[in-house]
Amino acid sequence: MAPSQTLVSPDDALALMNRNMDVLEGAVKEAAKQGAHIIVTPEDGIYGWVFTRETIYPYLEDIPDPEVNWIPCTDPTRFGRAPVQERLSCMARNNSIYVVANIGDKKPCNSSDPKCPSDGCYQYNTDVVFDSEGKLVARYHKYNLFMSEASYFNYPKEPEIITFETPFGKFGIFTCFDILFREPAVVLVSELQVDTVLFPTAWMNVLPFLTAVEFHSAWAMGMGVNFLASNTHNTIMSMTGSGIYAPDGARAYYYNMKTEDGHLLIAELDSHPRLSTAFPPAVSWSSYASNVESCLPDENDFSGLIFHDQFTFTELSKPEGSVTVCQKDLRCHLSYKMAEKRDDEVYVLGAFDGLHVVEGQYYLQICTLLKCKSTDLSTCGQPAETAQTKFAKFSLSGTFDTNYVFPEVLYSGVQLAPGEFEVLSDGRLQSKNGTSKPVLTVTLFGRHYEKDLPHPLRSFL
Ligand SMILES: NC(=O)CCCC[C@@H]1SC[C@@H]2NC(=O)N[C@@H]21
Repeated sequence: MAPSQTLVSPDDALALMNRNMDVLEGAVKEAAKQGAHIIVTPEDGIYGWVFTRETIYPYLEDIPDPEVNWIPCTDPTRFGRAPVQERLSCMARNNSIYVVANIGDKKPCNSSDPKCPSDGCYQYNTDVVFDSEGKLVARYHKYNLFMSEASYFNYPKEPEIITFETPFGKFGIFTCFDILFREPAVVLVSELQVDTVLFPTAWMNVLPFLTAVEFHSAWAMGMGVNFLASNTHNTIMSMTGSGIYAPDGARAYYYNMKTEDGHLLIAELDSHPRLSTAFPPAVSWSSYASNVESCLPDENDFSGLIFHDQFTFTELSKPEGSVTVCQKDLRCHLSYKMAEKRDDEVYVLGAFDGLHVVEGQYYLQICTLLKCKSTDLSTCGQPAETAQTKFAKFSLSGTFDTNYVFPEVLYSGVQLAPGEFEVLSDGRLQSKNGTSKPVLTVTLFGRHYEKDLPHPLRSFL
């Protein structure tokens, strides 16, 4: 992988992409050898990042609509020069495995189209899927571009809701920053009822709520869907964290900020998770918290910033008990018991109800049990990666006025807690038998899509 702000020839661009595809091909062969049906590779994994509209151009290919029934491996020149699609298609066909990859699409246009960019071409961040015979079966243009990406890729005119059927379930696909927004992510699951989401990503981790493994596993659980998240691994950019997630928790995940090693994850999932006996029941997110006592103004409450959002906090000053904290319409309730109350660690219960406005605008309702960075309360909300306090019990709930709440449990060292917690139908997120490791955060991350600004105004500031 190499960044590119200088203009290179199409041959040099292809040489770089071939080096990246050499790595991906190794993973494809190994996955197929181990019996996998489908493999997802990361966003930016082939062409890289940091471009201008001009410098990305040599990396782009015209990717046709999959309805043309095309196997690039056997008919490589049918739609012009397409060496990247040809190689991906052959990887799929030669190894009898579905291959999901992120590449760049170009669509020439002219002045008959009033929206045609001045350089005469639409350029899209695009996911493609080749089936086990190498046929192009899905093409998805990323709808929610992240920050500077919008300077070299175009927004598609409408959100594309892309699904395809396989012998092992119905699939949907979207890319990275899309996960924060309603379209196409929520539509694919709630309306199109896909079984499994494919998710190429280049995700920079942000503690305490937006590390990749934490947020992606929580989204899978909150939405009740299988989720295959393939992240770019680049520790300098805080990118690490891929996972294979089922609605009841992670089946496999990888988080490694220590070395630059990539890692192939393999796991078995239910093809139709909604039909499984393990499928979690529907949740009425505000049921429990609506029936606990309301908030009174509390002189012990204080404010603090988490990722630029102003939370209201209250300290967990006793080894066990029940606490409530409120902000605007959101009331958060926690009942807890620490395994041991330590003098050198402080935990708080926090609430946030408002519009997040940094690196995109999205409306949030969040209840969180959180370890502060130090015992100084002014550090509460700053990223903390380690903790020492285990909890014998936690039960967190809130008066959310959205159905889209994603339950996160993150242990010391940015580790997940599969099988150790559950969400009850009344909206309580609770430990089953206490925590096996010290706790960084337990969070109910709610998204209020109806209050969002229209696309694409919300995507950058
Ligand atoms: N390539 C992308 O679309 C990456 C976007 C995900 C980044 C997540 S969402 C907001 C947080 N800000 C970050 O820097 N990382 C988080």
